[in-house]
Amino acid sequence: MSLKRKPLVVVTRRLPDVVETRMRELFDARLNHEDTPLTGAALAQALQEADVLVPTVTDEIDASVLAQAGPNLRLIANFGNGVDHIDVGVALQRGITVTNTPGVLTEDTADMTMALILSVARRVTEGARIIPDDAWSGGWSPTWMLGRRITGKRLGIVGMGRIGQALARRAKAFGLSIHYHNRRRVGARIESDLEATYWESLDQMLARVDIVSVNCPHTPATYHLLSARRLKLLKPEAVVVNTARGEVIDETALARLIEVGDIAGAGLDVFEQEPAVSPRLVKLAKAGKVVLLPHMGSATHESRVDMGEKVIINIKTFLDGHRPPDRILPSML
Ligand SMILES: NC(=O)c1ccc[n+]([C@@H]2O[C@H](COP(=O)([O-])OP(=O)(O)OC[C@H]3O[C@@H](n4cnc5c(N)ncnc54)[C@H](O)[C@@H]3O)[C@@H](O)[C@H]2O)c1
Repeated sequence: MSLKRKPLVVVTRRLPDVVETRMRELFDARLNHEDTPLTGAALAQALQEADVLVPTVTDEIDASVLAQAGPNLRLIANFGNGVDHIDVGVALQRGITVTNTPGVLTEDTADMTMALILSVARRVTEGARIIPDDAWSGGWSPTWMLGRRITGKRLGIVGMGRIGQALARRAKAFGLSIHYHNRRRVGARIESDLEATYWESLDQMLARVDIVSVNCPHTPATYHLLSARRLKLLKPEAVVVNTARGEVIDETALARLIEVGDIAGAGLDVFEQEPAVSPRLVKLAKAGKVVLLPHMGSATHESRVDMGEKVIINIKTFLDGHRPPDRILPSML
C-alpha cells in the first residue's frame, strides 16, 4: 500500500503510554484520551478520515458503522482477541483487512478463569466481603462458609483452543480431571499431555462434569451454545464459568436455573448485554451464588502492552505492503 501522506491511524480508546508513544513515532496517530470511546459523529468522522482504525471490544463496528467508512480505510487492527463486535464479513467484502491480538492474552485469561472456578467453589469473594463489612463476630464454626472441594472433580472445557488448553494445564495441577468439547478434536500429543477426554457430544459431557468453562469464541454457531435445554443437563452441584463471551450462554436460563437450585453457581467475566449486567445475576451475586467480574480476564499491565505491540506489528506489516500476521480469515468466522 503506498500513500504519499503518513497514514492516519485512529485509536478509539486510551492505550498504555508506551504503546501510544511508539504509535506516534511510527504513524500519524490520532489518540483518544477521553474516558468514553468514539461513538456517533466522532466515530463516523474517524472512519471517514482513517487509513487504519484501532477499536476495542466496546466498539460496535457493525454494517451500518462500516457503511460510513471512507475510501482510505483499509485496515481494522482490533486491540483484542475476540472480533465478534466487528462485522468482519462486511469489512472483508469492502476490502478492509481485520486483525486481532491472539496469544498474548492466553495465560492471563486462563489465570482469571481458574480464579473464578476457585472463587465460586470456595466462596472466596463472598468470604472476602465479610470482614470489611463488619459482619464477622470473630467466631469460627465447623459448618460455616463451606464450599466445594475442586480436587478430584471433573472440568468440562467448551472450546479447547489457546485459553482452553492453558486452563486445562492449570486445572490439571489442581487435581481436576480434564474433559473437553471442541469443534475439532485436538492433536493426540496435546490430549495425552493434558490427560484430556474428548467428548464429541457436548450434551453427554455436560451431564457428567462438575464445572463447565466456556472458552470458545462468539460466532453464529456458538450463540446460546449453552442453551436452556443444555444447561438443564448439568448436575445440581455444577458450576458454570465464562471468560469467553456472554452470548455463548443463555444467561436468562442460567440465572433461572441457579435461582431454583438446579445449578449451584456461576463465575462470569462476560455478559450477553455487556456492559449491562442482568439484575437477576446481580441479585444472585449479592446472595453469594455467582461471582461477577467486569470483563477483566486479560487485564494485566503486561497483556495490554503485548496487545499494543501486536497491533503495531499488524499495522506496520500491512502498511509495508505485506500480510499482517494476525489477519482474520473467513474460515475463522
Ligand atoms: N474475558 C476476556 O478478557 C477474554 C480475553 C481473551 C479472549 N477472550 C475470549 O476467549 C475466546 C477464546 O480465545 P482463544 O484465544 O482461546 O481462541 P482460540 O481460537 O485459540 O480457541 C477457541 C476454540 O474454540 C473452538 N470452537 C469454535 N467454535 C466452536 C464451536 N461451535 N463448538 C465448539 N468449539 C468451538 C475452536 O475450535 C478453538 O479450539 C475468544 O474468542 C474471546 O472471545 C476473552
